[in-house]
Amino acid sequence: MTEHKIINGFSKFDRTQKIQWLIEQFHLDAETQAFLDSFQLTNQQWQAVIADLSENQLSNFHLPFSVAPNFLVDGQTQVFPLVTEESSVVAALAKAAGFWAKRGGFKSEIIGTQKKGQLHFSWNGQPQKLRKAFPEIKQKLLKEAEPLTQNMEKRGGGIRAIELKELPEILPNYYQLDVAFETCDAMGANFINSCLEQFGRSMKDWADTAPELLPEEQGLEVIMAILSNYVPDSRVRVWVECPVEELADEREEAYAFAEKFVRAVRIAREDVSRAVTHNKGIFNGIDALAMATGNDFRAIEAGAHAYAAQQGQYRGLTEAWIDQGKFWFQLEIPLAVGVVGGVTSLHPLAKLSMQILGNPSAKELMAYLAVAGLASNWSAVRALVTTGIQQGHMKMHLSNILNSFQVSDEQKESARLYFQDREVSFAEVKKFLEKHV
Ligand SMILES: CC(C)(COP(=O)([O-])OP(=O)([O-])OC[C@H]1O[C@@H](n2cnc3c(N)ncnc32)[C@H](O)[C@@H]1OP(=O)([O-])[O-])[C@@H](O)C(=O)NCCC(=O)NCCSC(=O)C[C@@](C)(O)CC(=O)[O-]
Ligand SMILES: NC(=O)C1=CN([C@@H]2O[C@H](COP(=O)(O)OP(=O)(O)OC[C@H]3O[C@@H](n4cnc5c(N)ncnc54)[C@H](O)[C@@H]3O)[C@@H](O)[C@H]2O)C=CC1
Repeated sequence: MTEHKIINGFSKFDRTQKIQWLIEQFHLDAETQAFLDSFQLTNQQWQAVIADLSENQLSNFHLPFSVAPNFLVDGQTQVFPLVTEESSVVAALAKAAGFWAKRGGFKSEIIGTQKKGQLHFSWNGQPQKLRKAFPEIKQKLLKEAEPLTQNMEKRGGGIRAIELKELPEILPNYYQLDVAFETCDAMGANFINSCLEQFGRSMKDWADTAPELLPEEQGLEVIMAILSNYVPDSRVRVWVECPVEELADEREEAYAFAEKFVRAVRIAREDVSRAVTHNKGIFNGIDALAMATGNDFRAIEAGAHAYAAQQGQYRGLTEAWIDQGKFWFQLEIPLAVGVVGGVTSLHPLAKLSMQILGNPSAKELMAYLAVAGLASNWSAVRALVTTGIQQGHMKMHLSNILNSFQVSDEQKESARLYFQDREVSFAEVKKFLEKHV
């Protein structure tokens, strides 16, 4: 391992100084500066926007910006913009979209859009005094947060409920304000956090000045004020359905496939090891669309994984069943996403993604994200219960393997032809290239 010195004030260096420091510390090639420069955008305006998204920026880390056409969602055709580093994800989404567009497409239902945040605090007083005063405190909280909430209220959002929770079983003198928010077209993190921090100030003020409190009960410690990424009340359900016969050319084959698919989904509901991989396949689609639209995929993942474990066992998030000759496949998932704010309208490609999606509302984007999750899960499970995952995945992965060797376009093309009907593996590609180069 390379030993390097602890450095103070690194953040104050300019970009060139940071790169020079890195080159010295890791004995990197002198060309590293030029290498990093080559990934910077030539458009200065866009480069400045990208650089400012994060800190200590040295260069840009590129991922493909792709699209999958033919998504029919609630009767409207959509093209999904996607950003992913994994081969076969986009192909899987495109294949699922085309398949279901011929069978009625994807349907969606928004179950709720409420988000939550918490003020965590300690107060050393008689709980019944706080309980008794709480209706009045609530009015104070709402009034003092008014400068923050008035614009959101004009949009139809704001604070929906404030609940006081006494939780001595977690910590002595520990309380929470559990707050429900409506944040309209924003994911809402900043709005929620600002309201909660104001609530913290208002609660402290109450504890410092309430006449009913004894001197030893005065004062209150705010532990933290933050939104929760667990958003079960901001939830969407999406599904596909069709007569079982339409799943394959032959009736018998269609039933055999549908039943096997249902069994595979059932295994993911019941078995944790399988559930995690199954849900990873769902997030192949969701994360790719979330990234393309500049949404916070860590927030989405954290919330949905917690939801997958809400019954005390981590489960697969999709369900499939056959009922009276019809095949059903659905995903119900919590999502807190935005079409304004954050990076959504800042990143030039996220802006383009929104345009491609027809500038959706946050509710529409919730549906699209869930559709992307259901679609990627459909293709993955379909491949698993039929050909196996390697056939399609490795077919798409062939380019990556070829790119890891120094081969010409001509050699790549002949490799593609050769492997069209052969199993792809790193060893086989290497063998082919050794023979044909
Ligand atoms: C990979 C396919 C789609 C091939 O499937 P195929 O039948 O060989 O594809 P095809 O060449 O016959 O083309 C059919 C359609 O697929 C799409 N398609 C096909 N190729 C491309 C391409 N190059 N670029 C863009 N789109 C493509 C496209 O829509 C195309 O229609 P067209 O555009 O020609 O009208 C299929 O085998 C598949 O869906 N496999 C599943 C792939 C997958 O899920 N990959 C994710 C990585 S594995 C993983 O992370 C998750 C997992 C599997 O562990 C989760 C789990 O366990 O549940
Ligand atoms: N735990 C978490 O998930 C945390 C996430 N974040 C980050 O916060 C960002 C998202 O926060 P936001 O508050 O959504 O972004 P934001 O603060 O950039 O934009 C939202 C604001 O836009 C305004 N707005 C304009 N038109 C609106 C409309 N039609 N509907 C709603 N609001 C409208 C409102 O003032 C609203 O508060 C993401 O980048 C996320 O990564 C930040 C802290 C914690």
